[in-house]
Amino acid sequence: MTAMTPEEKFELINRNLQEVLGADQIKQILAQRDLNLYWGTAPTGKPHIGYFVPMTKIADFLKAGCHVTILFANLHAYLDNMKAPWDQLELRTKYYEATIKAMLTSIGVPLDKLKFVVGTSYQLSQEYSLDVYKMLAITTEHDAKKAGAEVVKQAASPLMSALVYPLLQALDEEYLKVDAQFGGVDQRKIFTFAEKYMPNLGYKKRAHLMNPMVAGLRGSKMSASDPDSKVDLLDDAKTVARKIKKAFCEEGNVDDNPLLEFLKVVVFPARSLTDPTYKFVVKRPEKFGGDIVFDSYQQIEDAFREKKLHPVDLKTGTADAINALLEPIRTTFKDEALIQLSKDAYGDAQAAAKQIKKPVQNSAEPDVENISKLDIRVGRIVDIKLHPDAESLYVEQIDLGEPTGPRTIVSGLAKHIPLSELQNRTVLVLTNLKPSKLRGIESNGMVLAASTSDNTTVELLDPPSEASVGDHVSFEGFDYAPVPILNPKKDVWKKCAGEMKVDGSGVAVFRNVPFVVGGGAVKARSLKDALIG
Ligand SMILES: N[C@@H](Cc1ccc(O)cc1)C(=O)O
Repeated sequence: MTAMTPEEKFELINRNLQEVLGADQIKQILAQRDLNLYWGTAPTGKPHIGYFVPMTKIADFLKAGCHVTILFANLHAYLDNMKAPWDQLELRTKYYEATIKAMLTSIGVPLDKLKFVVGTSYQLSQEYSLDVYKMLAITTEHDAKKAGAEVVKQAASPLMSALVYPLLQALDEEYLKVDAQFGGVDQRKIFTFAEKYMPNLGYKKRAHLMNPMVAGLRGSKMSASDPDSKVDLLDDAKTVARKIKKAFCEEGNVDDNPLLEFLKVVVFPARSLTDPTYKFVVKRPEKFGGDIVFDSYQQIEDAFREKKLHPVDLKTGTADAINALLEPIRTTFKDEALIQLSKDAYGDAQAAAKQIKKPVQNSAEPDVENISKLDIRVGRIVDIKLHPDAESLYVEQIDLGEPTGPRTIVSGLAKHIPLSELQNRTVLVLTNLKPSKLRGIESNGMVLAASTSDNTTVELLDPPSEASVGDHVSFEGFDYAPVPILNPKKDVWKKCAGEMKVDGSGVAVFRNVPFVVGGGAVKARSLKDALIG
């Protein structure tokens, strides 16, 4: 094999990434030597197939000559609201190590080229601890909170551990002696935090590489509470096929298609690294025209856009490709010792962790006004359908700007507003209601609407045009301090809604204080003096 030029290396390092900070810095290093970088993962919940995205990039990095370290950030798993309890850290770390290695092997990555490091092996040293204190001495609470906002679970009044988490992640760059850190785009705020603060400690500013977050199969986020939205690494072939069958996959739509995305960022790059002649095959009986073969991802995308490849066929091919990736992992996990490890690390541990978490969360819910606890955000309805089992309900996919993708939300609007009026509409969503099932479909929030007291006319509340997706509503004179999930027993939403209305000029208010987002007021289209709910 001929050696790659620095430019070719950069191109491979960069492909399929969503964003790179410090590209010039990387290019300069590549002109002289190979790049050192690391990817960290906190051993919390069980890894799912979304993890193939960073794994595929790790394969690219190695191919480009990079020295890659994988960090099992066990201390971070604990600092993040004790997602892994202290006495489970070791087991979870072992479980992660086994799964991550199985995934890498499955896509043909040679493990002996990688360096594996466990966080606490150096993060408890005197030197590191002293650096943590130095970091604490120069970091503002504001910056620490902001840095962790998308990664670490933060209550209204965040735990100290949640604030320290990003500081340690920044320091890891120095202690792992890297030029760059790689992670999902959800890590972006921690990365920019590191770029800002590391030089203040006298350390180098590192480059940062970010992969896109893959959407869940329903075009919504990969959520642990909706098992069908994600494929588990140990799902059997039939389950994979069933989940893929249900995936969001609209004929001709190549912009919003979780299956194409997975083929693009995982299947093709991973397969073709080890097998340059890899082809994507859609098995079809002779009477429907026989197998279809694609040499590149682009061919699949083009065929799908031109409606020459039908969703049913794309699903069959993708399910087969995913099963091929998972088969070696299933085989590895038939091992008795690994089955036991999985039970020990996640069996009773999850129940135990919940018990530990409870008091922490309660004490983190301070005595603030109910209105401050609400998290109302601007969202856009990217997909909407009638509920299959209820004629008064719609099932929407609402983009709230979350890195995990759109959320599924069920609303009782079908008798009031035609579906066509809602597609692509920007709306306000109460995002921190406890998820609940409505006729079998889990709803992860509530779209806010105004109505006349007899409920004959219902209109959505409209955010002002200045507001963007993801922005939150605030109320002057009240803090914005949302709790992660509103306590259903306390009826927080109902109590607030009782004091909300659309006033005589059509503006949504809470006790006469307008709802403000993006610098403008929230309004109903035509209703005045109406209720909000
Ligand atoms: N923040 C990463 C884990 C991580 C922890 C420490 C690091 O140094 C790097 C990465 C995650 O969300 O999983």
